[in-house]
Amino acid sequence: MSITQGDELTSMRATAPLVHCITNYVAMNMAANVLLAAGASPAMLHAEEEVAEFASLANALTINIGTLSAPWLAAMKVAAASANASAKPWVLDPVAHHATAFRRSAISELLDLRPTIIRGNASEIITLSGGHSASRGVDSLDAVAAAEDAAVRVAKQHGSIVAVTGAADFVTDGERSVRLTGGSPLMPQITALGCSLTCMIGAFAGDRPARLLGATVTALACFKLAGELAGQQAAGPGSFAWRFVDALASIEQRDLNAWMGHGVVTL
Ligand SMILES: Nc1ncnc2c1ncn2[C@@H]1O[C@H](COP(=O)(O)OP(=O)(O)O)[C@@H](O)[C@H]1O
Ligand SMILES: Cc1ncsc1CCOP(=O)(O)O
Ligand SMILES: [Mg+2]
Repeated sequence: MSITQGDELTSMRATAPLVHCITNYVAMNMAANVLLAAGASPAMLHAEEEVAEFASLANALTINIGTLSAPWLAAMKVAAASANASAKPWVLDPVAHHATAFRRSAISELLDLRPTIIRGNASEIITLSGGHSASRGVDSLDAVAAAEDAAVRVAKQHGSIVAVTGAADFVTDGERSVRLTGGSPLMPQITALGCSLTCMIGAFAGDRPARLLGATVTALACFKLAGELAGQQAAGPGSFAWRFVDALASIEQRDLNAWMGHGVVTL
């Protein structure tokens, strides 16, 4: 019998994978709450003195360059090398990597360390593939549909799974691809949701390191479904944020499997 996204959610909750998150100051709190609500165990650590040790004992590592500085970049490289040495999956979130020379150089060094999975918005993935975007900061100005070819190229070039998120999501390992629709228009109205999703991908990848495409789809599906549930009740972005965390905690195996029936297209 094939493993469903609902099975993966149940398995992840049973394991409560330890996810080492090197994420930005904006996202730390939201991402930790998202992981706890979903059933994982987050740890936000970024000191160069300890990241190698911690990355080797965690189930997965996530690296996000949102509030980058030189000491953080040094720690990120040490952590990624440690994850690689201990065969742990690591997820890269290239927040606004196209915005400045410092970020462009940093992302190139991190890509050289071969991330297992890359998750970004459409503008970030288009520019990772060498394309042009009008985006100047952390928010996307491009449609995911315009980033699909770029995602396939980036996946093949770096040997990574690539997830592009937005109104519709697109995930590819360079050969197989999946599109997910749904969610809520309120999702891009609150900060750090994309960053939190990157950490959530780490939770599922850490639980199922041999099924990375499926793990990535499960994380994205949980977000789309939780976004729909929260969006039905929310009065605006503020109440959407806490309702989203509640919704993630409320999703059960059968809810996710039912949602997969209408929110997902396999290409
Ligand atoms: N307009 C939208 N409609 C529905 N879901 C959305 C929309 N924009 C973003 N999302 C969802 O919000 C989450 C964060 O994605 P995104 O906004 O692309 O990340 P980032 O914050 O890195 O730009 C994903 O689950 C994505 O599917
Ligand atoms: C606003 C901001 N500035 C630097 S990092 C950051 C958070 C970006 O979060 P997300 O990409 O998930 O919206
Ligand atoms: Mg982002």
